[in-house]
Amino acid sequence: MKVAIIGAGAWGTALALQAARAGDEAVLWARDAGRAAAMHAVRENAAHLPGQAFPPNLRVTADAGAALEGAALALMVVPSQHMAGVLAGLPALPPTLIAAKGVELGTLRLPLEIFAEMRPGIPVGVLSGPNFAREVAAGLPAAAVVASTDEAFREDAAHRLSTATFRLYGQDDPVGVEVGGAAKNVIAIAAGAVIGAGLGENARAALVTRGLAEIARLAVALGGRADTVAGLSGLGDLLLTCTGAGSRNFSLGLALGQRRKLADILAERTSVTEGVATAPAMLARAARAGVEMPITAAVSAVLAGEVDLAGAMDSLLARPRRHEGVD
Ligand SMILES: NC(=O)C1=CN([C@@H]2O[C@H](COP(=O)(O)OP(=O)(O)OC[C@H]3O[C@@H](n4cnc5c(N)ncnc54)[C@H](O)[C@@H]3O)[C@@H](O)[C@H]2O)C=CC1
Ligand SMILES: O=C(CO)COP(=O)(O)O
Repeated sequence: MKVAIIGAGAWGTALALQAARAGDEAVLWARDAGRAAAMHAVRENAAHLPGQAFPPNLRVTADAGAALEGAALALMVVPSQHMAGVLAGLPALPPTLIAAKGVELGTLRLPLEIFAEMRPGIPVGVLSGPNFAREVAAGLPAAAVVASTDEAFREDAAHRLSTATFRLYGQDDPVGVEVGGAAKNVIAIAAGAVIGAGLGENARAALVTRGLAEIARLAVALGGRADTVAGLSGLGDLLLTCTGAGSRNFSLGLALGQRRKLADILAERTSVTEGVATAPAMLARAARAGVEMPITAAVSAVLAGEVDLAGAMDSLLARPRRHEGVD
């Protein structure tokens, strides 16, 4: 079977390698023809995932029609701020799994909402979990969820992409999964900042746990479930991203905590740090739903330069104490 992977960043490339490892014909679409040709010829993605050789059943193309023709499954793996733009230029899509994690600025849509509005009627789901691209590409053990309200589709997709080392669990709460995946990037920036500023491991553990509570509040308000947030796509990904030095969101927070300027940190990066755009978008989405997200608000304010790190910490610590829980 043919699987088309839309977006040739680190994660799209890792998922293409995974689809190929699972025995499918993987076709990876990159928007830049020169880059696509180079990847196809050199047999690796030197820019985003160096050192991971492509097997013969992985092709790369910049021709979206050729990538999607005859594909039984598509994976959308472009950064969430660019998803609508890329989707607008694609031909007809087969059943699709979305693997981006974020909230779109301006419209405040989650990736699945963008897809459902632009491509109504196509079976769709979300693939999300604690997965650094490099480790999945290397075939190290990992797990994630495939979430969709379409049971037949999710089970088929999870079965198709699973191997002994990449375990995909079926899940029927795509809203909870998407909220967890997007929000953990914002909490990871805060966790990095706490460590970078030398505030200690106790502070990080407290922040991550309260972060989980605010993620659960939003998930439930948007129609998802709190138990989803306690699973792989919520707690699992939060753990990875708030502790793993390989996380771009954590490392951005770490640098902010060390008093580096946001513009300087971003200028050095060629890969996406989703939490930067997602923080204000998620905060606005939460406000619309009447949900309080104090850590997300603090991250947003720091990123916007409205408050410094010390001021943000002071405002979090000054919050009234109350009952533990998500309400
Ligand atoms: N890298 C990872 O370990 C994981 C990433 N993700 C998610 O996957 C999504 C993609 O991230 P990565 O593959 O890491 O990206 P990346 O940072 O490796 O590469 C960025 C990609 O975005 C593309 N891009 C940049 N500007 C664009 C534009 N204007 N229009 C269309 N495409 C554009 C680039 O060509 C490149 O393919 C993100 O939502 C990320 O949160 C999810 C799980 C793991
Ligand atoms: O989503 C990820 C891991 O699950 C990747 O995290 P970063 O974008 O912070 O590197």
